[in-house]
Amino acid sequence: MSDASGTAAPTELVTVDEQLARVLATVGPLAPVRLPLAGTWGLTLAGTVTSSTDIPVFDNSAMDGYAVRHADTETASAGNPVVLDVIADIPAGSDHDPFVPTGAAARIMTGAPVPSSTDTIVPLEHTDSGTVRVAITTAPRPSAHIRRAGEDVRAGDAVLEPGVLLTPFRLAAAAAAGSPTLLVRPAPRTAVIATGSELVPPGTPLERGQIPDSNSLLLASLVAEAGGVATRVGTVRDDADALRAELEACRSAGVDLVVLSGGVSVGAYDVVKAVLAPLAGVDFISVAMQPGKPQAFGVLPDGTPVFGLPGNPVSAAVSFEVFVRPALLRMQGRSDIFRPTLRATAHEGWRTPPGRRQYMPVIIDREDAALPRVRQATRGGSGSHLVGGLASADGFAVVPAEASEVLPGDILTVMRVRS
Ligand SMILES: Nc1nc2c(c(=O)[nH]1)N[C@H]1C(S)=C(S)[C@@H](COP(=O)(O)OP(=O)(O)OC[C@H]3O[C@@H](n4cnc5c(N)ncnc54)[C@H](O)[C@@H]3O)O[C@H]1N2
Ligand code: MOO
Repeated sequence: MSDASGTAAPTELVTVDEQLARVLATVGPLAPVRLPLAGTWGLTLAGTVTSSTDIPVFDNSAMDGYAVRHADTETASAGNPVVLDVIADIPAGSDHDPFVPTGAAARIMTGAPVPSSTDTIVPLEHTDSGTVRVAITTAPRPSAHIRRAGEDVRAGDAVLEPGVLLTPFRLAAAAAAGSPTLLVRPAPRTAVIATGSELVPPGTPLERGQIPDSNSLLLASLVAEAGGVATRVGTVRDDADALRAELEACRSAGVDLVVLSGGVSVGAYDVVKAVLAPLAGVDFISVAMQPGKPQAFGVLPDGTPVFGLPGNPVSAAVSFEVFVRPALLRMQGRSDIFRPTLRATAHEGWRTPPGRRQYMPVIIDREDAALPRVRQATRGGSGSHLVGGLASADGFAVVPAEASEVLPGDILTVMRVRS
């Protein structure tokens, strides 16, 4: 933007919270789909899962041993065993409910239904393991080793609430509850397009002016980590027609989200700005944060949300964490869309630009301490080009916009990104 005299007008900054609110007001949950249980790991649940059965399903034995009437076994001891007739054998999966009279026992395996006529299980170790008659050498507690129907979950109870990530533990609970399918939000299909004529694939011998493209992999991996699927990943040179063609390919492929990197600033070849700024649905904004000040966000003419992240790799990483990840989780209908934070003390001091909230890549020391300690992960400070240092970052220290300096011993909020 420039004024009539041609000098740049001061750019108005929006706060991180304002920009995030704008993003979250624009993106909504994707339509839910019903999928077989086995295909839902890593997706987000869209409906409540109620149990169709008690868990455990029926009273069953917790031990390999003998089902007995407790009254028969009260006097048992090593010196004076109680001897019972073994009148049945019940493996797991058996539908048999033998009548066990006084003075008798049924051999039973772990998980098998307890005969209705018995009330106690004696583990094998407290017997002589007999198969015709069994000597019981330890008196059991009444009701010992019986896992009761419904003691974990009652039929009709909710076992999973909408909005949760489907982890292995939650899938096990859904399976035990008898759900053959789950209503889930699909993984957002996301295009990741890094722009820049200087970019070459990692490992390519570099000519003057060229650098390896690290943002494609960074952003595609972050998309996957956030539950999305990067269906188109690649680079385009700083050429408006090439970017338009790539966006058209995204439209034909029906992606749910487009994430661009680079070309959002004020440079002469800032291709994202050249292509998207004329669109009514996309805004180019300066956010009061460091790194990550120049941002583009909005919707493409077909309604697909689009992010234009700054090209500097640390800026791209921070911008993803602050804006794109919450958006991807919102698209999945996730109830908790933010990274966990912790409080930590600064081991060293550093400078921070007043008026911008700083996200400093940090290493967290002594995380198990009451107050962990953080130090800068990127040698040389918060430079948004210091991608090498990102490798050791455990998170980002969030320094308030009002601060101009972090002093050793200051207490900071840290966004935890690596676990
Ligand atoms: N005159 C001004 N110049 C700049 C300003 C400004 O306000 N006025 N803002 C600076 C800030 S802050 C940032 S952040 C960058 C953002 O620029 P762009 O989004 O236009 O990004 P590029 O210019 O394309 O690239 C910046 C930097 O990052 C490298 N890069 C880009 N893509 C990748 C990639 N895929 N992998 C690895 N590295 C990448 C690129 O080579 C540049 O070095 O603008 C400042 N300038
Ligand atoms: O806003 Mo830029 O992302 O600081 O380098």
